[in-house]
Amino acid sequence: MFKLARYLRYFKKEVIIGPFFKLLEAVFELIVPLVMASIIDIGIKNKDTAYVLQRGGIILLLGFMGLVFALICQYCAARASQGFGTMVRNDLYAHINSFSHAELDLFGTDTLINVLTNDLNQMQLAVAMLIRLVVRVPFLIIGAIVMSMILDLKLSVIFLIVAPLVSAVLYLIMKKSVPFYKARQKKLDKVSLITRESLSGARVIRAFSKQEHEIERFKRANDEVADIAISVGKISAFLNPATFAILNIAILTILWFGGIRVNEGSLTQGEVVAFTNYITQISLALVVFANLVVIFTKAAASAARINNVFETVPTLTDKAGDRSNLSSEELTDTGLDGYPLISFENVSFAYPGTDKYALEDINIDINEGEIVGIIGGTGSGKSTLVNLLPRFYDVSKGVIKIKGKPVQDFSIDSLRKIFGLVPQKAVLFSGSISDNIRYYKEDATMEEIKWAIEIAQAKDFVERLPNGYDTIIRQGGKNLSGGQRQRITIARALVRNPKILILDDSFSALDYATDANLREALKKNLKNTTVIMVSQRANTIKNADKIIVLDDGKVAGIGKHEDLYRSCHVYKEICDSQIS
Ligand SMILES: Nc1ncnc2c1ncn2[C@@H]1O[C@H](COP(=O)(O)OP(=O)(O)OP(=O)(O)O)[C@@H](O)[C@H]1O
Repeated sequence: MFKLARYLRYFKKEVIIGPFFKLLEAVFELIVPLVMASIIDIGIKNKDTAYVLQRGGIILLLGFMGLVFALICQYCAARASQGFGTMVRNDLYAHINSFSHAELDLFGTDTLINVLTNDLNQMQLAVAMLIRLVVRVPFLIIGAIVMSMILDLKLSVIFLIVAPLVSAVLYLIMKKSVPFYKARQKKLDKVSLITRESLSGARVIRAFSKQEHEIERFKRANDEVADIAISVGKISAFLNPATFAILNIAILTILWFGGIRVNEGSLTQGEVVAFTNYITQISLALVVFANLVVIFTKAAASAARINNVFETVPTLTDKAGDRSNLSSEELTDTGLDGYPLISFENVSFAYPGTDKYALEDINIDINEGEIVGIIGGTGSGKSTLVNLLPRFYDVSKGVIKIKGKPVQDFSIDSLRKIFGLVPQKAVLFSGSISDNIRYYKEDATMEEIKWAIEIAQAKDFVERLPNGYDTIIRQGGKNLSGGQRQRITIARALVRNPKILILDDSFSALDYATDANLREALKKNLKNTTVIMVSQRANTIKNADKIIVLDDGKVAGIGKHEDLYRSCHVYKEICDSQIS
């Protein structure tokens, strides 16, 4: 929590002024019982209406000024807490964006969303409370005790019994309830996960008629959160009755002993009333204090989660200086002669947190301008292989080189500029079709966009849309078909005329004729581009200059279709299974 406190330095004014005014308000609150006492002891006793009205006016004035001071504090608290939240959220978001796939896998999307929303909201609340109540509450408790000691030292002994008693009740309740708050956060993550899964997979759920199952799954997770909340509620429910029981007994005691002291003449009636006011103030302040403990306990759990994200250092280090302003041609001009464009040298890779290699001992050379097909069964490591090229992950063993230079020696931005990547899952962003194509080249002209769209075989359908290139893409492309989405993602990767184009199973939603036309157009228009095509379909990669066959993370064969069909049984099996 303290690490995040450094953000408060931007709100020094609010952090000082806010509590100061709240303190003034508390001072006024402490004066009110004394004025009340004087009204009873002087005004009422002497039937002096003018005195009562004058003192009543003072109470009103104190109340009004207290209100103004409270509002100033509230304003400071709102400014500081919202500003704090915005700053931390921006930095956290930027930090998450520096994560490689390994860190994203480690946390999971739901945890990251919860950290950015729930946890940050919790912290914002804690900052607001820090300004509004952290100084006020102890001041009010101590102030009320001191004031009553000044009034009557002997009677104030009651406070010395009541305060520890209420504190003990609070401590016991807190001790029991705090662990539940931490557990609740974890359960909330689960609810978020299920919510996201069920909403994004709504079509699949309906297709399999699994609504009941999903409702049940959600209900179970939700019930778990509710159970925790109820358990905490049951414990916290003791708080108010217990405190008020102690408070009322204390008031009775004050009235009892206060009465005796009044009869003795060592205390006035007004002072007894002031006493009861002070004890009420102390008890209420202690209840607020208990709530503060709850808020700060939750905030501490949230701060730990936020700090955990902040402290996670991206595993991908960017050693080289950024040269992404250069063209990909210049970037790949490493000055080293005789090297293939891409080489995998004894590469093995295991996903973080797993001990099984997803790729093992891979040795591949890819030359400039080649069209390379990668084929293999599901889970054989095809996507993993292409994901290592732009350094979404770093290899566990061996090295990947671009023109003889290890990929780690490029800055990440420069390296990724060399590639045009079409991921397996067609992800589009909200905005128009042109906006989506410009995602990879902000200054792309309409001609370049049309060029990319035409090669991607998307021209016909885009131009037939009522708003053409300005058609708005909704919710990641829900208003487009799977094949249309895929073609837009292909156009997005093409718009920059990349040096190396990676198509990760990007034709899977295309019909055979479009698949063939697209390959033909790529060959005709991207003469200098090296194309790496991952596919499950033998037909798609059959005419490639080089086919790499993967089997369970290992290279089962490299060569042309005819040779592989003869020599590689894995490849033959794939081809035969698709013919039959
Ligand atoms: N993020 C990940 N974390 C852990 N293991 C992973 C991750 N992604 C993939 N794997 C594992 O790595 C292996 C290779 O997966 P990969 O996605 O590369 O296969 P693929 O050949 O592309 O499969 P498909 O054709 O089904 O897309 C699989 O066993 C998979 O379970």
